[in-house]
Amino acid sequence: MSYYAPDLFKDKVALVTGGRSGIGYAIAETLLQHGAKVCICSRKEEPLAEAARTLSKLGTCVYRPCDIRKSEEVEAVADLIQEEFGRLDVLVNNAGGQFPSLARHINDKGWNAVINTNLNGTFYVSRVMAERFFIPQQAGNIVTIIVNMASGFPGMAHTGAARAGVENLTKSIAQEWARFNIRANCVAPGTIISSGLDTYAEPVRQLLDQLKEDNLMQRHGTMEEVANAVLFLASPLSSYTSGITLQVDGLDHLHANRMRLVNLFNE
Ligand SMILES: CCCCCCC/C=C/C(=O)SCCNC(=O)CCNC(=O)[C@H](O)C(C)(C)COP(=O)(O)OP(=O)(O)OC[C@H]1O[C@@H](n2cnc3c(N)ncnc32)[C@H](O)[C@@H]1OP(=O)(O)O
Ligand SMILES: NC(=O)C1=CN([C@@H]2O[C@H](COP(=O)(O)OP(=O)(O)OC[C@H]3O[C@@H](n4cnc5c(N)ncnc54)[C@H](OP(=O)(O)O)[C@@H]3O)[C@@H](O)[C@H]2O)C=CC1
Repeated sequence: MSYYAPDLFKDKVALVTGGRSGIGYAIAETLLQHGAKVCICSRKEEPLAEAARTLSKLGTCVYRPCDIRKSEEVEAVADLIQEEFGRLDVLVNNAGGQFPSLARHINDKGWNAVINTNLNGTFYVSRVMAERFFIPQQAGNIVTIIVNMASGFPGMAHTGAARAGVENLTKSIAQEWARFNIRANCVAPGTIISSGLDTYAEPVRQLLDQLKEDNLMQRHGTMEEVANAVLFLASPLSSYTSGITLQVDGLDHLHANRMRLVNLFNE
């Protein structure tokens, strides 16, 4: 059941990066359920194709494998969107990730992998889609998924740094591109039950249970709650809102036990 009008995105085209799994899949599903045509991209072709096949039961969904760290692959996604739809209305920068580690144990390669994915990749996709579609159309909407890193992110310093960069990038492009009728906003989820969390082993799994107990709403968030926030920011319901970050974290940005993160690897 949805509180939004079923035709909210009728005749609109959306790109969801990382749309093959977890939160990205839920966002793609929700956009389709509200009338959008959707393109999803991610690195792993087989699960990406499978996700697109399933999503196609809800409406038009196309896919193209793409590593967002490679701008030529991002251009190829834009080519597909041009061929299939001739326009793009909404970009959801959802692809991202990291690995838990104390900052001093992150080597150069690991640091660069996370910065390249979350900061550079997000920039490449935003720039390419703005140049190819939003600026010529004089209309566009960018929603970027970051993380709750308002007080730093001990245990994941690389992603905290990258996402803080993305949040600031969003404020800059929101101002530069307002004249083209482009809005840009972020959604900062707290801990969300998703396929992403399944990638974590102990001691992070135990930490996740503790974070749930610490949360003032006494629970983790759902993918649907993140998708609903994206829907709001991607739609005309938020037409006078740009350059903001919407926290979807059950208050974790105001109240979170940082000591648990600092002590994660029990030195
Ligand atoms: C601590 C708080 C917990 C609360 C968390 C709640 C909030 C956030 C939740 C989420 O975001 S859930 C979503 C999570 N999903 C993912 O993170 C999946 C995507 N992640 C990745 O794909 C990788 O982590 C990546 C590094 C971002 C991808 O880059 P790439 O495919 O290029 O990586 P690799 O070739 O695998 O690795 C490159 C390099 O990175 C270092 N490294 C990778 N994994 C680890 C690890 N587990 N531990 C330590 N170091 C790691 C390493 O240097 C790798 O190079 P090699 O050593 O393999 O040569
Ligand atoms: N779950 C949570 O608690 C939270 C998640 N987030 C963020 O939400 C987003 C989605 O996470 P979630 O659904 O939980 O986790 P998933 O691991 O399921 O999703 C990550 C997605 O990003 C894709 N991806 C990763 N790297 C790249 C890349 N270089 N190029 C293209 N696609 C890529 C993956 O596909 P493939 O492997 O095929 O490339 C996958 O579909 C991420 O940015 C995550 O950090 C933020 C806060 C909390």
